Parts: sequence; structure tokens; C-alpha cells
Amino acid sequence: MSDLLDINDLRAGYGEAVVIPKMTLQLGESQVLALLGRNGTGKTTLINSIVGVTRRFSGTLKLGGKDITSLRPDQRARAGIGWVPQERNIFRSLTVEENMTAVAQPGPWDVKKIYEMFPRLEERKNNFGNQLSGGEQQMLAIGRALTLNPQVLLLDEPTEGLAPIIVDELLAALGKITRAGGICSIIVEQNAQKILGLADRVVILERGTIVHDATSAALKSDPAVLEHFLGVAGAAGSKNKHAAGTPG
Ligand SMILES: Nc1ncnc2c1ncn2[C@@H]1O[C@H](COP(=O)(O)OP(=O)(O)OP(=O)(O)O)[C@@H](O)[C@H]1O
Repeated sequence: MSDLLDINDLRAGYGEAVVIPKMTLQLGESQVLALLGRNGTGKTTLINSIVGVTRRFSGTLKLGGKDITSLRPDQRARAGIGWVPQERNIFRSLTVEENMTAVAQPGPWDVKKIYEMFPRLEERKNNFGNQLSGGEQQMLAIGRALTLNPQVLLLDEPTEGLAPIIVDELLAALGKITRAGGICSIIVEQNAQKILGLADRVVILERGTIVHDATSAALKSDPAVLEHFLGVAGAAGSKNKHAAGTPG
């Protein structure tokens, strides 16, 4: 399997602070990677570094064999980096449909296909971004990233703060999206057990460094690893996050 995303010796952070000292990570087509780790271990920083909104000290990034290291975030988006940030960042004063058509690029994912995936979005297509529930906003953020027809889809805690029934709906949709092929995904998720059912590979970070890289199947049969690296088997410290008020 050829690598769709190829991160090589990436050193990145903010200002003078190095959060990711030296990251090398490759992702093949259709691979779904769950990125886990305790709070503040650099998961969001890694996602943001692929998007291009952190400071890069050194290292390279390639997408589909093309060097994207020197591209700006908007150029990386057009090159095929789809991003669903933790804050969702939907356009609040545009309608659901306008949010998607504003950034659309040609490819298999068009608005019609996204409505098939998320019928709620079609029901709400003339509503403004600021009139949506949290779950609907997240569906829209995913739909908007897909209309770019990305090669890589980056999702930063897509289920955070959503009701369990919406979480299940979203994860089922993400399963369909990733099985449809053509893209690889990185999903940052606090709920390890839920994401193990969707991801085929799991990478655990500590201090911006990969400390464990395994298949989901291997992790499922060895829960002690999750316990060791995340503290709570299956729930990746989600309680600590809010107690500590950690930025993310
Ligand atoms: N904009 C920023 N400027 C400076 N430092 C930052 C910034 N954002 C994050 N950091 C620091 O970078 C480190 C990694 O944070 P990051 O948000 O990447 O971790 P995370 O694993 O995603 O954590 P969480 O689970 O809380 O989202 C932390 O020490 C954090 O304080």
C-alpha cells in the first residue's frame, strides 16, 4: 500500500515552544488512524501541523507523493487536506448549504451525497450555521470538509460534547465515509473504546512523541496497553480534561 500522507522528521510547536520534537508517520490509502493520548500530549498540535497552522521548525510533509511542506493552510486544503477542527469553525452566518458550496471542489463528494449521509443536514439546508444543534454543527463541519474532496480527513475530537445517540450516528457515518475509499483519516478521540471499532490503527502520543503504534485488533485484545498509556481503559482521560481545564 503506497503512502497517502507522509510526515518525516517533523518538528513543530508554537512560538519558541517545541511540542512535537521529531515525528515520522505514514498513512496509507483508506487507513483510519485513531490518535490517542492524555491531555496536552500534542494530538491537536499534530493535526494542526498537518493543516499548517503551527510553527514548523524542520521536517517535511507529503500528500500523495507531492511535497506540501511549504504550502499555506488554504493551499494545503485545496491540495487535499480536509480538516474538522475541535471548534468546528462553521460559517455561522451562512446557511448549511452555503457552508458546503463555499469550499466545494470537484470529486465524488458533492452536496447530494453528503445529504444522503446526513439527512438532517438536508432538512436544515436553509438554516444558518448559528441555528444548528451541536450534533448538526459537527455533521456540517464533516460535510464541509468532505466537499473539498480531500485525500486526508483530519478530525479533532469529533464526538466531544455530543449526546451518546448522536455520537453513535456520527461514528456510523464516519465508518461509511472511510469505507467509501479514496481517503485516509486521522481521528483524535477521547473515547478509546468507541474509536477502536472504527479505526484500523492506533497511535498513542506522549510529549509529542509516538509511544505506541498498533492495529486496533491488537489493542482490543490487550486492554492493559490502554490502561498503561491512557490511565483509564477506554476513556482516555476525558474526565481529567474538564477538571484540569486543559486547552485543546
Ligand atoms: N496555541 C498554543 N500556543 C502555545 N502552546 C500551545 C498552544 N496550543 C497548545 N499548546 C501547548 O502544546 C501542548 C500540546 O497541546 P495539544 O492541544 O496539542 O495537546 P492535546 O493532546 O491535543 O490535548 P487535549 O487532549 O487537551 O486536546 C500543551 O502543552 C499545550 O499547552
